Amino acid sequence: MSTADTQYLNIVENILARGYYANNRTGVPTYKLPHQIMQFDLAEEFPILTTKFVAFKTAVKEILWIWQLQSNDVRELQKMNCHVWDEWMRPDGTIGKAYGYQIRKYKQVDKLLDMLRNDPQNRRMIVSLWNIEDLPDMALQPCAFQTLWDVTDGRLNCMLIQRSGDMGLGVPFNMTQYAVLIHLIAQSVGLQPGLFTHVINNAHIYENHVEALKTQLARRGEAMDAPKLVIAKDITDFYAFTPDDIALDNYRHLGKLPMEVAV
Ligand SMILES: Nc1nc(=O)c2c([nH]1)NC[C@@H]1CN(c3ccc(C(=O)N[C@@H](CCC(=O)O)C(=O)O)cc3)CN21
Ligand SMILES: O=c1ccn([C@H]2C[C@H](O)[C@@H](COP(=O)(O)O)O2)c(=O)[nH]1
Repeated sequence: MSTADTQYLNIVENILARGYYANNRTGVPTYKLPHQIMQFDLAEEFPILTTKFVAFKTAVKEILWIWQLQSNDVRELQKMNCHVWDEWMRPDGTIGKAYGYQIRKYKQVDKLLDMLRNDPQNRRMIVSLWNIEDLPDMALQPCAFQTLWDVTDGRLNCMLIQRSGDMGLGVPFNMTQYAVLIHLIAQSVGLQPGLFTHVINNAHIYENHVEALKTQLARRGEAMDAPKLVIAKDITDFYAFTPDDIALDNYRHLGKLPMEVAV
């Protein structure tokens, strides 16, 4: 059985049992717990939920939009038939100086790839989307805003810091898409994927997601083995991967659980 389901559903169960009820910016109240952590050994398992269907290709397109295209233009994402950012699009078609904009602005991915290849024991390998000066100019301030990278024993390890995690919609995407990202970066620099540690500062469940997540909890006993991630083997240029080069082998799951996104 997939440990992604176990770790994720343990957090969901804890929030439902002991979460603090509070309102927030969106007006849809949440149950929340601070400092929730998941950790996956990517050599052992690809983390994706099986207790519900996760839109894998959509999640992959979003992470490539941010890290590879380094774009803030929602229309680029729409061209790939991905609509998860539609609600935050400004009249100019962008999300302002958020996400991909901050990677491009400082060539953060190029610098990361260069350090991983040429100075892997560097302890300053951080990609941060949190730019204090530009925060007022973002349609949404980045949630999964920082990654810290480490190379140990030929393995690429990554810690993702997420300030705010929507357990129903955002987190299932984030855990899977950052796992894909680590695999892609590892393959690009000739390392094996290692630990992926996912830290969520404010882990919350929107009130209108509670029923769907209870349904998912009830499926726990039927969780299945994780699928295998299959990436085109010949590609070592991070910028050359396309969504078609990234697939899941044998993704079995227990079906969709639609939830409404709080804007
Ligand atoms: N409240 C909130 N939660 C989020 O997770 C979130 C935001 N806002 N704002 C920015 C992005 C947009 N995100 C989203 C938005 C929608 C889905 C969503 O509707 N997912 C569906 C499938 C979508 C599809 O198939 O294309 C799902 O069932 O997971 C997921 C992530 C994540 N982020
Ligand atoms: O990658 C993402 C992006 C967004 N979210 C969620 C977390 C919150 O529910 C909202 C953002 O609202 P804030 O008031 O700015 O925290 O979006 C996510 O989980 N993952």
